Amino acid sequence: DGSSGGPARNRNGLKGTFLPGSIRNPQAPSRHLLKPPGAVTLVSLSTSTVSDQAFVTLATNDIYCQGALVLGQSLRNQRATRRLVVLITPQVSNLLRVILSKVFDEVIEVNLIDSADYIHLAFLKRPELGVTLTKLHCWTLTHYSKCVFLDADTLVLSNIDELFDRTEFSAAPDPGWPDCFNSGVFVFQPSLETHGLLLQHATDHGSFDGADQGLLNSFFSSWSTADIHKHLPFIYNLSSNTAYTYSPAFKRFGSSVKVVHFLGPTKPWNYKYNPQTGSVLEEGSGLANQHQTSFLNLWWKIYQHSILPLYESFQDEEDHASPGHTDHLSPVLLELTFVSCPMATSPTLSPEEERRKWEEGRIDYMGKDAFARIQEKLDRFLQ
Ligand SMILES: O=c1ccn([C@@H]2O[C@H](COP(=O)(O)OP(=O)(O)O[C@H]3O[C@H](CO)[C@@H](O)[C@H](O)[C@H]3O)[C@@H](O)[C@H]2O)c(=O)[nH]1
Ligand SMILES: [Mn+2]
Repeated sequence: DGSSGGPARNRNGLKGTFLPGSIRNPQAPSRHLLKPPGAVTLVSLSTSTVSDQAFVTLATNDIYCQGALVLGQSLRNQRATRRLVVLITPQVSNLLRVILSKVFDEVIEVNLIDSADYIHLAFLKRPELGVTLTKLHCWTLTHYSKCVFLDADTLVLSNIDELFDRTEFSAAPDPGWPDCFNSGVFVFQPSLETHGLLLQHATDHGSFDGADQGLLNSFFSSWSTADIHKHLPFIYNLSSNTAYTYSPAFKRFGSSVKVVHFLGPTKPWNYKYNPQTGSVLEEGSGLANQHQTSFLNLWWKIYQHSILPLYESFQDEEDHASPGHTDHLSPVLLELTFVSCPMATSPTLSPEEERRKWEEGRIDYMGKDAFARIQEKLDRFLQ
């Protein structure tokens, strides 16, 4: 239990900001276990899991939550035997917290603003590293002995439990600069000491790419030379859009790919998808190659068959709930659900403009984004 001397256990599954008292005293108990609004009581979804190891992802907004949901579901489909954890920030809506809790064992809110002083300081000095510092929060999950981090824009195609045989810090080469690792998939060992050192590094040196990958590469700088076991094979982090740059290799090894990573500016949820054909639409999206297309189609298949129904069943529950029961869930949150649906796009705005508008919270609640309109489109989509 939480009194066993270690850092706070995240018993209620939420607000697990495992804050140390200071860097020098990393074993201090948590001083921050408030239940946030909309906290979800979680049930453990897995029975035969190794409970002290976890797959971890991160979603700082409702859009990236769509990716996290598909990733979590893909891990379940491949019978992952470790716990599934998603780190979220306060921006994530109550609705998405509930939906996430249907796929993940733990939904843990982390908040830079009211974090321990040294995090706060690093944040203030380097505000541009916001999302980066949030990713580093995964080292605070000290109720796990070892974890595998996966970006929310990754998709697991076969069981990857063997990654837990690796040690910190293991990652696959970055396709753009193979002497650097890509920070979308990595094996790490939670430790408040390491976390503190990483933040210190961020404060002192920043990041050469302004984000976590640059920071982690300069922190774990011996990765490319010290120990070949820490080089994960490329099949654990295949960037979907570079599969074709060395197509003979893809022909030879592509079928053994285990994790696809949709890195870059265009994510699967930015594409339009036709559920009748089971294929993303190519118009204007600049699709590069057929491998990429088939990975995108796999992503959407999971989204359509396993994630959308979670929203529907949630709405059914809402319909039967007694009045007042769902006070904390405004209709706005229901609308937000469908932001990444292919049909919720405006005829006048480009997908990029549309997305930016949503992400900035500029939502046309009374007009084209009204829930009734989206529901109408959804009905057509599901007919
Ligand atoms: O607004 C955001 C942005 C990112 N993330 C999370 O951070 C991850 C990294 O961002 P992503 O958009 O996936 O970046 P990539 O396109 O993959 O670009 C590369 O560069 C990033 C910054 O260095 C690294 O984090 C990635 O691992 C690396 O592949 C995402 O998957 C999410 O888990 C959010 O939750 N919200
Ligand atoms: Mn990514």
